Amino acid sequence: MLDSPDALEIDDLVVRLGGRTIIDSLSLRAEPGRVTALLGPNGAGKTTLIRCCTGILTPDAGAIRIMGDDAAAACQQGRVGMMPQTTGAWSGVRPLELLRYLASLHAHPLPIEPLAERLGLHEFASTPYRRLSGGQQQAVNLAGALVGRPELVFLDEPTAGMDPHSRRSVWSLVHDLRAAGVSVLLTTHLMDEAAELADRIWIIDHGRIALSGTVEELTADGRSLEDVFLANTDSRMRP
Ligand SMILES: Nc1ncnc2c1ncn2[C@@H]1O[C@H](COP(=O)(O)OP(=O)(O)OP(=O)(O)O)[C@@H](O)[C@H]1O
Repeated sequence: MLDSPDALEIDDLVVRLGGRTIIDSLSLRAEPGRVTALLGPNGAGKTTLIRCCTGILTPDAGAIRIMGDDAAAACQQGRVGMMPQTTGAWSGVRPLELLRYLASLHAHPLPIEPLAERLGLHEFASTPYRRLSGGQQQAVNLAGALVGRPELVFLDEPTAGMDPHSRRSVWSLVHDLRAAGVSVLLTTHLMDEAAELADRIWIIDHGRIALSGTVEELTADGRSLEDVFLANTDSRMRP
Protein backbone atom coordinates (compact mmCIF):
# COMPACT_ATOMS: atom_id res chain seq x y z
CA MET A 1 0.00 0.00 0.00
CA LEU A 2 1.26 3.47 -0.82
CA ASP A 3 1.99 5.83 2.08
CA SER A 4 -0.24 8.92 2.34
CA PRO A 5 1.37 11.92 0.69
CA ASP A 6 2.63 14.70 2.94
CA ALA A 7 0.00 17.28 3.83
CA LEU A 8 2.40 19.94 2.59
CA GLU A 9 5.58 19.65 0.54
CA ILE A 10 7.55 22.79 -0.20
CA ASP A 11 10.65 22.50 -2.36
CA ASP A 12 13.23 25.21 -3.01
CA LEU A 13 10.75 28.05 -2.67
CA VAL A 14 11.96 31.52 -3.55
CA VAL A 15 9.95 34.72 -3.06
CA ARG A 16 11.28 38.17 -3.88
CA LEU A 17 9.31 41.24 -2.80
CA GLY A 18 10.31 44.88 -3.05
CA GLY A 19 13.71 43.95 -4.47
CA ARG A 20 14.56 41.67 -1.51
CA THR A 21 14.64 37.89 -1.19
CA ILE A 22 12.04 37.11 1.48
CA ILE A 23 11.93 33.31 1.07
CA ASP A 24 15.30 31.87 0.13
CA SER A 25 15.34 28.32 -1.35
CA LEU A 26 13.16 27.04 1.48
CA SER A 27 12.06 23.38 1.67
CA LEU A 28 9.68 22.00 4.29
CA ARG A 29 7.41 19.02 4.91
CA ALA A 30 4.26 18.74 7.03
CA GLU A 31 2.95 15.27 7.84
CA PRO A 32 -0.70 14.43 7.26
CA GLY A 33 -2.96 14.47 10.32
CA ARG A 34 -0.30 16.20 12.39
CA VAL A 35 0.26 19.69 13.79
CA THR A 36 3.27 21.47 12.34
CA ALA A 37 4.47 24.74 13.90
CA LEU A 38 6.43 27.38 12.05
CA LEU A 39 8.41 29.59 14.40
CA GLY A 40 10.53 32.57 13.46
CA PRO A 41 11.33 36.16 14.41
CA ASN A 42 9.20 39.05 13.15
CA GLY A 43 9.73 39.41 9.42
CA ALA A 44 11.28 35.95 8.99
CA GLY A 45 8.82 35.14 6.19
CA LYS A 46 6.19 32.95 7.90
CA THR A 47 3.12 34.81 6.62
CA THR A 48 4.69 35.13 3.17
CA LEU A 49 5.13 31.36 3.10
CA ILE A 50 1.48 30.78 4.06
CA ARG A 51 0.36 33.28 1.43
CA CYS A 52 2.22 31.24 -1.19
CA CYS A 53 0.69 27.98 0.01
CA THR A 54 -2.83 29.38 -0.12
CA GLY A 55 -2.51 30.92 -3.58
CA ILE A 56 -2.51 34.57 -2.47
CA LEU A 57 1.06 35.09 -3.61
CA THR A 58 2.88 33.52 -6.55
CA PRO A 59 6.43 32.45 -5.70
CA ASP A 60 9.33 33.30 -8.00
CA ALA A 61 10.61 29.71 -7.98
CA GLY A 62 10.02 26.36 -6.33
CA ALA A 63 7.13 23.96 -5.92
CA ILE A 64 4.32 23.53 -3.40
CA ARG A 65 2.19 20.40 -3.19
CA ILE A 66 -0.74 19.84 -0.85
CA MET A 67 -1.80 16.26 -0.13
CA GLY A 68 0.17 15.25 -3.20
CA ASP A 69 -1.66 17.65 -5.51
CA ASP A 70 -0.74 20.98 -6.98
CA ALA A 71 -1.34 23.56 -4.21
CA ALA A 72 -3.45 25.87 -6.37
CA ALA A 73 -5.75 22.99 -7.35
CA ALA A 74 -6.14 21.86 -3.71
CA CYS A 75 -7.06 25.42 -2.70
CA GLN A 76 -9.55 25.77 -5.54
CA GLN A 77 -11.18 22.49 -4.52
CA GLY A 78 -11.81 23.94 -1.03
CA ARG A 79 -9.53 21.39 0.66
CA VAL A 80 -7.45 24.08 2.36
CA GLY A 81 -8.48 26.51 5.10
CA MET A 82 -6.69 29.63 6.17
CA MET A 83 -6.95 31.81 9.23
CA PRO A 84 -5.13 35.06 8.45
CA GLN A 85 -3.51 37.25 11.12
CA THR A 86 -5.79 40.13 10.24
CA THR A 87 -8.43 40.85 7.68
CA GLY A 88 -10.08 44.19 7.11
CA ALA A 89 -12.08 42.66 4.30
CA TRP A 90 -15.25 41.82 6.23
CA SER A 91 -15.93 45.29 7.70
CA GLY A 92 -19.67 45.67 8.37
CA VAL A 93 -20.73 42.03 8.16
CA ARG A 94 -21.84 40.24 11.35
CA PRO A 95 -20.07 37.05 12.46
CA LEU A 96 -22.82 34.53 11.72
CA GLU A 97 -23.73 36.19 8.40
CA LEU A 98 -20.08 35.91 7.45
CA LEU A 99 -19.94 32.24 8.42
CA ARG A 100 -23.10 31.48 6.46
CA TYR A 101 -21.61 33.19 3.41
CA LEU A 102 -18.30 31.30 3.72
CA ALA A 103 -20.21 28.04 4.25
CA SER A 104 -22.13 28.67 1.03
CA LEU A 105 -18.85 28.55 -0.89
CA HIS A 106 -18.28 24.91 0.11
CA ALA A 107 -20.02 21.70 -0.95
CA HIS A 108 -20.12 20.11 2.53
CA PRO A 109 -19.64 22.83 5.14
CA LEU A 110 -19.76 22.29 8.88
CA PRO A 111 -23.07 23.15 10.55
CA ILE A 112 -22.78 26.82 11.60
CA GLU A 113 -24.42 26.69 15.01
CA PRO A 114 -22.12 24.17 16.77
CA LEU A 115 -19.04 25.85 15.30
CA ALA A 116 -20.23 29.28 16.46
CA GLU A 117 -21.07 27.84 19.87
CA ARG A 118 -17.65 26.20 20.20
CA LEU A 119 -15.87 29.48 19.46
CA GLY A 120 -18.22 31.64 21.53
CA LEU A 121 -19.38 33.69 18.55
CA HIS A 122 -22.94 34.02 19.87
CA GLU A 123 -21.66 36.40 22.55
CA PHE A 124 -21.06 39.04 19.89
CA ALA A 125 -23.26 37.78 17.06
CA SER A 126 -24.90 41.14 16.40
CA THR A 127 -21.68 43.18 16.32
CA PRO A 128 -20.24 44.09 12.90
CA TYR A 129 -16.83 42.55 12.27
CA ARG A 130 -14.98 45.88 12.33
CA ARG A 131 -16.26 46.65 15.86
CA LEU A 132 -15.16 43.32 17.35
CA SER A 133 -12.14 43.21 19.64
CA GLY A 134 -8.93 41.74 18.24
CA GLY A 135 -9.49 38.42 20.02
CA GLN A 136 -13.11 38.25 18.84
CA GLN A 137 -12.02 38.89 15.25
CA GLN A 138 -9.50 36.06 15.64
CA ALA A 139 -12.28 33.71 16.74
CA VAL A 140 -14.36 34.64 13.69
CA ASN A 141 -11.33 34.19 11.42
CA LEU A 142 -10.74 30.75 12.91
CA ALA A 143 -14.35 29.72 12.37
CA GLY A 144 -14.07 30.94 8.76
CA ALA A 145 -10.97 28.80 8.23
CA LEU A 146 -12.72 25.67 9.49
CA VAL A 147 -16.25 25.98 8.12
CA GLY A 148 -15.37 24.32 4.80
CA ARG A 149 -14.03 21.15 6.52
CA PRO A 150 -10.47 21.62 5.24
CA GLU A 151 -8.05 18.69 5.06
CA LEU A 152 -5.18 21.10 5.71
CA VAL A 153 -5.63 24.33 7.64
CA PHE A 154 -3.16 27.19 8.01
CA LEU A 155 -3.48 29.15 11.26
CA ASP A 156 -1.37 32.31 11.26
CA GLU A 157 -0.81 33.25 14.92
CA PRO A 158 -4.22 31.84 15.89
CA THR A 159 -4.12 32.98 19.51
CA ALA A 160 -2.41 36.36 19.12
CA GLY A 161 -4.29 38.87 21.24
CA MET A 162 -6.46 36.22 22.91
CA ASP A 163 -6.96 35.98 26.66
CA PRO A 164 -5.87 32.74 28.40
CA HIS A 165 -9.43 31.31 28.36
CA SER A 166 -9.79 31.82 24.62
CA ARG A 167 -6.26 30.56 24.00
CA ARG A 168 -6.97 27.31 25.84
CA SER A 169 -10.18 26.87 23.90
CA VAL A 170 -8.27 27.27 20.61
CA TRP A 171 -5.69 24.73 21.83
CA SER A 172 -8.47 22.29 22.57
CA LEU A 173 -9.91 22.87 19.10
CA VAL A 174 -6.51 22.20 17.49
CA HIS A 175 -6.22 18.96 19.48
CA ASP A 176 -9.68 17.95 18.20
CA LEU A 177 -8.76 18.82 14.60
CA ARG A 178 -5.71 16.59 14.90
CA ALA A 179 -7.79 13.79 16.40
CA ALA A 180 -10.15 14.11 13.43
CA GLY A 181 -7.23 13.67 11.02
CA VAL A 182 -7.00 17.30 9.89
CA SER A 183 -3.48 18.53 9.12
CA VAL A 184 -2.65 21.83 10.79
CA LEU A 185 0.19 24.25 10.06
CA LEU A 186 0.35 27.11 12.52
CA THR A 187 2.65 30.00 13.27
CA THR A 188 3.17 31.32 16.75
CA HIS A 189 5.52 33.42 18.84
CA LEU A 190 4.43 31.56 21.97
CA MET A 191 6.86 28.79 22.83
CA ASP A 192 4.41 27.14 25.25
CA GLU A 193 1.83 27.04 22.47
CA ALA A 194 4.28 25.39 20.07
CA ALA A 195 5.32 22.87 22.73
CA GLU A 196 1.69 22.10 23.61
CA LEU A 197 0.42 21.66 20.06
CA ALA A 198 3.17 20.79 17.62
CA ASP A 199 4.20 17.32 16.52
CA ARG A 200 7.05 18.96 14.63
CA ILE A 201 8.57 22.42 14.70
CA TRP A 202 10.32 24.27 11.89
CA ILE A 203 12.30 27.37 12.86
CA ILE A 204 12.66 29.86 10.03
CA ASP A 205 15.00 32.84 9.92
CA HIS A 206 15.63 35.27 7.06
CA GLY A 207 13.43 33.13 4.81
CA ARG A 208 15.46 29.96 5.40
CA ILE A 209 14.96 26.92 7.61
CA ALA A 210 17.28 27.24 10.58
CA LEU A 211 16.29 24.05 12.38
CA SER A 212 13.53 21.46 12.60
CA GLY A 213 12.53 18.62 14.88
CA THR A 214 10.11 17.49 17.52
CA VAL A 215 10.09 19.43 20.79
CA GLU A 216 11.86 16.46 22.41
CA GLU A 217 14.58 16.48 19.74
CA LEU A 218 15.09 20.24 19.85
CA THR A 219 15.31 20.34 23.64
CA ALA A 220 17.19 17.04 24.16
CA ASP A 221 20.24 18.86 25.58
CA GLY A 222 18.16 20.36 28.39
CA ARG A 223 17.69 23.83 26.89
CA SER A 224 14.21 25.35 26.77
CA LEU A 225 12.51 25.72 23.39
CA GLU A 226 12.88 29.49 23.77
CA ASP A 227 16.65 29.14 24.29
CA VAL A 228 16.88 26.94 21.20
CA PHE A 229 14.90 29.54 19.25
CA LEU A 230 17.11 32.40 20.45
CA ALA A 231 20.30 30.50 19.68
CA ASN A 232 19.22 29.69 16.13
CA THR A 233 17.72 32.98 14.99
CA ASP A 234 19.06 36.46 14.45
CA SER A 235 18.13 39.16 16.97
CA ARG A 236 18.17 42.03 14.49
CA MET A 237 14.74 43.50 13.71
CA ARG A 238 13.74 43.00 10.09
CA PRO A 239 13.05 46.15 8.10
N1 LIG B 1 4.22 43.02 -0.44
C1 LIG B 1 5.42 43.15 0.11
N2 LIG B 1 6.36 43.94 -0.43
C2 LIG B 1 7.58 44.07 0.11
N3 LIG B 1 7.98 43.42 1.22
C3 LIG B 1 7.09 42.61 1.81
C4 LIG B 1 5.76 42.43 1.30
N4 LIG B 1 5.11 41.56 2.10
C5 LIG B 1 5.99 41.22 3.07
N5 LIG B 1 7.17 41.85 2.89
C6 LIG B 1 8.36 41.71 3.75
O1 LIG B 1 8.66 40.34 3.86
C7 LIG B 1 9.26 40.09 5.12
C8 LIG B 1 8.57 38.90 5.75
O2 LIG B 1 7.26 39.28 6.13
P1 LIG B 1 6.25 38.23 6.77
O3 LIG B 1 4.97 38.94 7.01
O4 LIG B 1 6.23 37.01 5.94
O5 LIG B 1 6.99 37.92 8.14
P2 LIG B 1 6.51 37.05 9.38
O6 LIG B 1 7.57 36.02 9.61
O7 LIG B 1 5.13 36.55 9.16
O8 LIG B 1 6.55 38.13 10.55
P3 LIG B 1 5.64 38.35 11.88
O9 LIG B 1 6.12 37.34 12.87
O10 LIG B 1 6.02 39.74 12.30
O11 LIG B 1 4.20 38.22 11.50
C9 LIG B 1 9.16 41.38 5.93
O12 LIG B 1 10.42 42.01 5.91
C10 LIG B 1 8.13 42.19 5.16
O13 LIG B 1 8.39 43.57 5.27
